[in-house]
Amino acid sequence: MSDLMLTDVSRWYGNVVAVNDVNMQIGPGITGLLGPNGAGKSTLLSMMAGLLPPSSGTVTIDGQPTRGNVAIYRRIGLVPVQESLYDFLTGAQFVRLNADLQRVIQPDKATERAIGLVDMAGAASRKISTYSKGMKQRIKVASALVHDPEVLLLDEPFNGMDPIQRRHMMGLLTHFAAQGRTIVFSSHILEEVEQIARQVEVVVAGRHAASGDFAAIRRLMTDRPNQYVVRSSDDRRLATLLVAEPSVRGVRLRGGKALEVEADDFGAFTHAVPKLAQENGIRILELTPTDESLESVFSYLVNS
Ligand SMILES: Nc1ncnc2c1ncn2[C@@H]1O[C@H](COP(=O)(O)OP(=O)(O)OP(=O)(O)O)[C@@H](O)[C@H]1O
Repeated sequence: MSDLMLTDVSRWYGNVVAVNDVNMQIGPGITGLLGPNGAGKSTLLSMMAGLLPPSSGTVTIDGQPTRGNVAIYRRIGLVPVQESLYDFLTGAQFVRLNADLQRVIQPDKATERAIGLVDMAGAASRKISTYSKGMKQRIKVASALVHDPEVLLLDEPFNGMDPIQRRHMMGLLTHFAAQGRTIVFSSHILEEVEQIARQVEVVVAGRHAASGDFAAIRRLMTDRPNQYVVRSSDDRRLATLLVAEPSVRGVRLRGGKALEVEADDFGAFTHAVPKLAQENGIRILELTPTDESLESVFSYLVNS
């Protein structure tokens, strides 16, 4: 059981602040590090792994700094985002390489075990250049697991995977978490995080924007005001009806062709619109949220 702790951690590159005064405590189970591109997720993972020194603050595992600490490196496995592997090696050679680097006592046995864990025994003697994206990700995970680390850090592990590969990887991570390991993975896709993470840490523009279980993060999102475009057979009448709805904050006619509606209770609003329309003989032609993108969710979380 390992606790990963970030205390007042910042990292800058020249005058780019990649990570800005982040405090986080991460325990066993799966934690999703969620944020848009460039938010600082890779930088955070590199600092957690002890590969990159923080410009200020400390990263510890069970109270011991991760940076420059060989004993701690043995307890961490990192799956980097980079696609480029040693394509000329077989899967088994690639995993074995890390077993040797980590000075694993029985490297052959450990290599075989790690390859078995990710279900790659059948392809282990093939060159990595012949692997699919999903297989490459799995062999990277095997390499990161070869020294049996308690902490597994994965940078965008689902990138480019098809739904079957993704499900397989999610199953693996869930399995590792059930063994008591501390798993942290980064993603910019909310649904990925929702499916397997027990805990979610949201990072935006280098700042720690929100933290909690998925339900808490989701509540933050759905309780915020949402914008919608509504088109109907009678926009003017629908506007009058909507204004009286408790969930609706404001209605505007957009160029006489559609309504722009701001509502602050997603569930109530999306129930009210079809009900009102039906009761008043109005046909709804379109109901589209305009600000559903992750970025708008993040900017809301950060600014609130
Ligand atoms: N070596 C570097 N030199 C200069 N700037 C860097 C370096 N590495 C990262 N950055 C900058 O730091 C910020 C955070 O980058 P980081 O890669 O950690 O974000 P990320 O959330 O992992 O994004 P992505 O998903 O796009 O990789 C970005 O503005 C990035 O341009």
